[in-house]
Amino acid sequence: MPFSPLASQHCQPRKGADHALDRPAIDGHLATLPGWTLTEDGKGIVKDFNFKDFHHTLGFINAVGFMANRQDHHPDLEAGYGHCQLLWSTHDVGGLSLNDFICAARVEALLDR
Ligand SMILES: C[C@H](O)[C@H](O)[C@H]1CNC2=NC(N)=NC(=O)C2=N1
Repeated sequence: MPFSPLASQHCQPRKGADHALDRPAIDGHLATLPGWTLTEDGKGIVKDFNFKDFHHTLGFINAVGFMANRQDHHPDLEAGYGHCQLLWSTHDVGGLSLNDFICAARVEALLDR
């Protein structure tokens, strides 16, 4: 599946409420990211990923971590033996910024084949 053009963008320092995306922008970006949903409080986006065992789960987490450090934008992670939930939210903005969607798209690109 071709991935979102967001995946070729780079995170920028985004601080302050001016960088918070409004609902139409959020919905527009979500439409390009299969499986990603808005959190109940509307301040984050989440997706669950399943893997066949711990090694594959940890490999995914390491790949996401490498990308996140390169982008200087970091997810919340919850993981178990064969699954990992990622949550993107921009703390410096108090909600969703473009950085969250860039990183979600970059995660999809990691898994693309
Ligand atoms: C100084 C540094 O760029 C900031 O603290 C970055 C680091 N990673 C971050 N990650 C996330 N998810 N939100 C942020 O606001 C954020 N800020």
